[in-house]
Formats: sequence, C-alpha cells, structure tokens
Amino acid sequence: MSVKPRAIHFGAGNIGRGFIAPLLSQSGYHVVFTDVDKDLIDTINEEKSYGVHILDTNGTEDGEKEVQEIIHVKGVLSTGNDLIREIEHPKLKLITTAVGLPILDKIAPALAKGIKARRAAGGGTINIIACENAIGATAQLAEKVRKLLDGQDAEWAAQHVGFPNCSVDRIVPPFNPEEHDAESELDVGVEEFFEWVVEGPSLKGEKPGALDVPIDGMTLTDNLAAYNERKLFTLNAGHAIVAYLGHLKGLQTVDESIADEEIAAVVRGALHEEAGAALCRKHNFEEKAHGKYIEKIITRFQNAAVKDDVVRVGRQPLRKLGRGDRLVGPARMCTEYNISMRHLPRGIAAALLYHNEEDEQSVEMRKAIEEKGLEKYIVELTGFEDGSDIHKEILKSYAELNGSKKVA
Ligand SMILES: NC(=O)C1=CN([C@@H]2O[C@H](COP(=O)(O)OP(=O)(O)OC[C@H]3O[C@@H](n4cnc5c(N)ncnc54)[C@H](O)[C@@H]3O)[C@@H](O)[C@H]2O)C=CC1
Ligand SMILES: O=P(O)(O)OC[C@H]1O[C@](O)(CO)[C@@H](O)[C@@H]1O
Repeated sequence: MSVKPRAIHFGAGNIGRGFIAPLLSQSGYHVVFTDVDKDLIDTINEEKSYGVHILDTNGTEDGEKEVQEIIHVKGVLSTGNDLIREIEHPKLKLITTAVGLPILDKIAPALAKGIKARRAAGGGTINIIACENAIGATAQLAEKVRKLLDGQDAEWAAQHVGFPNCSVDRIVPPFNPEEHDAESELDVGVEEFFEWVVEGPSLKGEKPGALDVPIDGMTLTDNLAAYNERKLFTLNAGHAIVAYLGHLKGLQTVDESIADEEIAAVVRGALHEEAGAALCRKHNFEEKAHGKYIEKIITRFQNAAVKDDVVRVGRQPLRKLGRGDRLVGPARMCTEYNISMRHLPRGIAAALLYHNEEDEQSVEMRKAIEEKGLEKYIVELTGFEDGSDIHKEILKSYAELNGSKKVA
C-alpha cells in the first residue's frame, strides 16, 4: 500500500488536470481522479500519467515549452462503490472538486455516502474544497452534503470534515494534443500564472487552520471574502465582458477581442473606474496596487499563447448574470458606494445579447426576454429597480449594442 497521503479530485477536466491535481501531486499527494466520464477514467488508468504544457513560457534553453509530468495518477468512476472505498481509505486527507457549480448537487450524495462509510471504518479527518468559479462554492456543497447526514454521521462530520471555501485562478483552455505534439490525450495546456487561496480557519486536522500535508502553491487566508471578490469581480468580470463584446463583434478568441480598442476601453473602464473603485472602497485595497492587479489580468487576456474561445468564457450566461456573480455582483457593489457606471452595464447588456443556439442558457435567456420583456427581465435577473440609473444604463447599452458592431 502506498504510504503517500491521498487526495481525491472530482472532475478530471481542464482545471482538475491542469491546476489542482498538479499542485497536489507535486506536494506529495497520491491523486485519485473521479469523474462521470468512463472513457476518461479508463484512459487515466491506462496511462497513469500526463503532461501539463505551460503555454506561455519560453521553456527550456533550446526553446522547448515546459511540460510538467504528473505521474502515478489513478481514476475511479464517480458513480460506483470504488469511489466510496477511496473516501474510506485511511490515507485520504483531502477531497477537491472542479466539476462546475451546477454539478455540486450531483456529487453531494456520493460525498455523504463516503463520509458515512469513512466514519464506520474508523477513518480520520479530511477536508473538502470546491474549486469552482463562485463565492462560497464549498459552503454550498457543505450544505448539500450536511442535508444528507443525520445522527452520529452528522456529528462525526461536524468534527472531522472541514469545508473551507476557496478562490481559484488559472486559465486552462481546451487543449488540442496534436497541435502541441502531446504524448497523451490527457495532456493539458495552462497559463503559467495561478492563484489558489483557501480559507485557513475552516481547515480541520492535526493543526487547526492548516493542512496536515501542506500544498506548495496554496495560500491560506483568514480574509477569503476579499480575495474572492477581487478575483471574481476583476478576472472573471473582465473576461466575461471581453467574451460577450468579442462575440458580438464576431471575434473568436479572448486575445483577439482584447486587442480591439473599443472592447479594451470598456473592460478597462469597468475594471478600473467601476468594479475596482468599489473593491478598493470595500476592502481597503491600495489603489495603485489594485490598478497593477487589473493590468496584469489584462496582459493575461492578451496572451496569444492561450487561445481561449469566447464561447467557452461566455458559457452559461444566466449563471454569469447571477446577482452575486461576476457582472451584476460588482455592479451591485458600485451602487452600494454610489459609483456611477457606464461600462459594467455595457457588459451586462452584451451578456443579455449573447446568442448561441448551442448554449442552453443563451436559448433560455432569449426566450425569457421575448416572453417577459427586457425591462422586467432585467429587474428579475439583477434585482435593479425599474427606472434606476443602472437599469436605464443597461437598457440604453442593450439598444445601442443590438445589431451594431460598434461596442464602445
Ligand atoms: N478552465 C478554467 O480555466 C477554470 C475553471 N474553473 C472552474 O472549474 C470548474 C471546472 O471547469 P473546467 O475544468 O474548465 O471544466 P471541464 O468541463 O473541463 O471539467 C469538468 C469535469 O467534471 C466532470 N464531471 C461532470 N459531472 C460530474 C460528476 N457528476 N461527477 C464527477 N465529475 C463530473 C466532467 O466529465 C469533466 O471532466 C468550473 O466550476 C469552472 O468555473 C475555475 C478556474 C479556471
Ligand atoms: O468557468 P466559468 O465560470 O464558466 O467561466 C469562465 C471563466 O473560467 C476561467 O476559465 C477561469 O477562471 C476564467 O478564465 C473565465 O472567466
């Protein structure tokens, strides 16, 4: 039996293989992926290793790109008893997820079943961290899992299962192995930058507030709210605005879209003058340092080595238009601080205009606009009052952007 500490990662997709598993593996964990995709799990078990291609570095002296080898990985299906046995495993320390926010509902029953089995088997303390693009994703997962536990299982989980929230930041676009001479179809391509910030005080273990086996590259904080809002209302807000405006202009990738001067002006206005100003007020960020953080993010969007499709970045517009999410969230924060807005409403309007027959939420959104009328629908989605300044700005931008290629 391996003496290494073990970690189970739910979702062997881009962020799982390209970000979370590499950090776990490089920190000494034996990584077990779990996924609904049987072919993917079979491939993981056949190959047992894969490469992480760092897309934006010059790499080695001879100009080769850096490829990090992630070895000794294993896979189990997320729908069967193998997963429950993995959750029972005495060496298990950590469970992470990167499946997409709406999927947390679907994995909660397996987690609850695994926790019951672990208690029955006399297992030790574990932590569960949902690495999804949302504020409080782990708390949402914890609530779903706790609802499925009662009696001694619930008591045991309260003592022995930590549920820290986190913020995850690394751009991991879909990867074409052939284009990169990749040895395995499991290989992934990532930007060099990453930031994984975890709520330290919620970690359970030998030393409260820390992992028994620390992870290189994971930052612990007791002020996650600030990191979370800074990331979601900057990186994700900017990304979404670039994607929706780029899509309206018929552009395909994020780097092409941010190269468009009109789009860049809207993004800079939204991030510096609006979301950024509100974030600095709320979290006391130093303005100059926050300005640098924004500009660093814009250079990440400009990175032509990371060819990220606007359709991927704009996927599921209704989730992205959620009240606490990347577009409406910062706009609501601006209203709290009486910061007037022109650019965030343009991003919100562009999201409302996002038309993609292959995206269910885009189809649902268009139908809702037709049936309910735009004015009412904006109120329903955003909570902004009919006739308020921001409501008027969104309507104005929507009218200007509709059918026009001019976006600023
Ligand atoms: N790709 C990126 O650059 C980033 C993504 N994220 C977040 O990470 C999450 C995952 O995103 P990606 O890796 O891009 O998506 P992805 O689609 O590449 O990977 C998701 C994986 O979850 C699996 N899955 C779906 N249902 C499942 C279930 N019931 N049980 C187990 N596995 C299941 C899928 O088969 C897939 O392999 C999302 O919440 C996203 O917002 C966060 C930061 C960066
Ligand atoms: O994964 P989501 O929430 O659909 O949004 C796409 C976003 O995910 C990321 O890929 C990673 O944060 C961002 O680049 C982008 O803003």
